[in-house]
Amino acid sequence: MFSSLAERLSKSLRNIINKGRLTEDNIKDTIREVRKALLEADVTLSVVKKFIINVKKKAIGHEINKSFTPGQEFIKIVRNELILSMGDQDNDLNLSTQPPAIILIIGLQGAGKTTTVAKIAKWIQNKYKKKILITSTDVYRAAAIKQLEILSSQININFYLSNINQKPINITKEAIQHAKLKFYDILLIDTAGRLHIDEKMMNEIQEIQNFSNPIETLLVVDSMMGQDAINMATNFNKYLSISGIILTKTDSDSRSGIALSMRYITGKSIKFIGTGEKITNLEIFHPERMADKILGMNKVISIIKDIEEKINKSDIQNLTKKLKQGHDFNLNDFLMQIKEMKKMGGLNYFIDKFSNNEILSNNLLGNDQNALNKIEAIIYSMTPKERNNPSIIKGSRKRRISLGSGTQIQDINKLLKNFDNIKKIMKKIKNNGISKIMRNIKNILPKHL
Ligand SMILES: Nc1nc2c(ncn2[C@@H]2O[C@H](COP(=O)(O)OP(=O)(O)OP(=O)(O)O)[C@@H](O)[C@H]2O)c(=O)[nH]1
Repeated sequence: MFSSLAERLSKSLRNIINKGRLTEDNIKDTIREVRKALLEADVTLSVVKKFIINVKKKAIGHEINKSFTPGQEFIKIVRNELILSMGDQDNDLNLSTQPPAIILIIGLQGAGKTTTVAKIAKWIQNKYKKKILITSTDVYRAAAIKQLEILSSQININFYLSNINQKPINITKEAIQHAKLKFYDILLIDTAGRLHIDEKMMNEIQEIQNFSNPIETLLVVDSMMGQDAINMATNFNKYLSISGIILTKTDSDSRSGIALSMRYITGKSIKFIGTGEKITNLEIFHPERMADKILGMNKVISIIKDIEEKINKSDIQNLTKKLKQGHDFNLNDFLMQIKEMKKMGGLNYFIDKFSNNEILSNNLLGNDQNALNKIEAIIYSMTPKERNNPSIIKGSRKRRISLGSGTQIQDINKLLKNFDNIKKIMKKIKNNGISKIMRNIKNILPKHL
């Protein structure tokens, strides 16, 4: 259904299911998967190499907790390493200074600076209820000042109007003066887009930074730039003291590896990510969430949420209880399961995710909603006796059931053939309990669930 790194790791470790420890030998293939996946996510090669060394150090000799599979243990190690590498805590803005706290926004042309200035202003206003002023020192792009003025008025934040005949440093001086006079808490300064190789422009921004002494100098980076962004950020950091990075356009198809490389190479924290064109599309950077995105686990998280929201827990608990008391799983129980599964959209979906697909490898009757309806209809056409013991269903009864349920005889055969497999899954649930299976999966999921 989806081939996430997490899934690939589990698969490549499936053959060592009963070994107690991770060893250099049994994780060889899995390490290769990690390397491949990180490179596919556009993580810089040197970063991949260092990352792999760290993961190996932590994995080799690692004892496998009895309630986890080696795949889950390994995913936990990789996930923790990703979080650690991208900063092990969430990043907020530093605003603790004598007002006005100045935030300088810099970056290449088109990176998303102007939009981001408005987004940050809105974010600060919502979170801290501060008095905020915005200004633009972009005198090179004709419409830049107007663009920010319009955005500011849309979000109800005061704008210090500059004009293209002024020097950027003079706009900065005047805006700071104005902010002091009018007791603003925060001054956000937008700057023109520039290339790090443009010495004149880099000197200009240096002068602005030296004069304004910002508490935050945030480099806005377009995440779609890929590897080039790392070079650019390193060079900007040589000219200026950068306090953090904002990755924009993370809603695009851009690969998430840039977040890992950026932090590894520049050593700077990613403070925010832009997740769309709207003013509200700005989020504090959560290393945990990005780690999940790189691992492809965000999909798993939504599956779990779905299950938790939609599944009727008391029915499942009743069934588990019944099974534990020695009750044999029958087609009536299966019918109840089908109803739950229908809410989640597809039987194989459930079986695939929660039984590791170890037992049931074939589709039952296809994996769509339709198949579930068919199974339901077949079971409804059976007598209570047949539901308790389907092995008594012979040729003539099959024909009657097929007529009654509007299905083909081969559908009934397939269902009966697979019933044994389903019973095996239920035995697994009986031994482990559905809650334990869920817990195992949850243990490798983030705390913010
Ligand atoms: N999808 C998406 N688009 C974004 C995001 N951030 C900015 N943009 C878009 O990127 C384009 C450029 O954004 P601007 O804010 O004008 O970029 P800039 O860095 O100020 O550009 P210059 O002033 O020319 O240097 C605009 O169309 C924005 O709407 C984001 O997080 N996601």
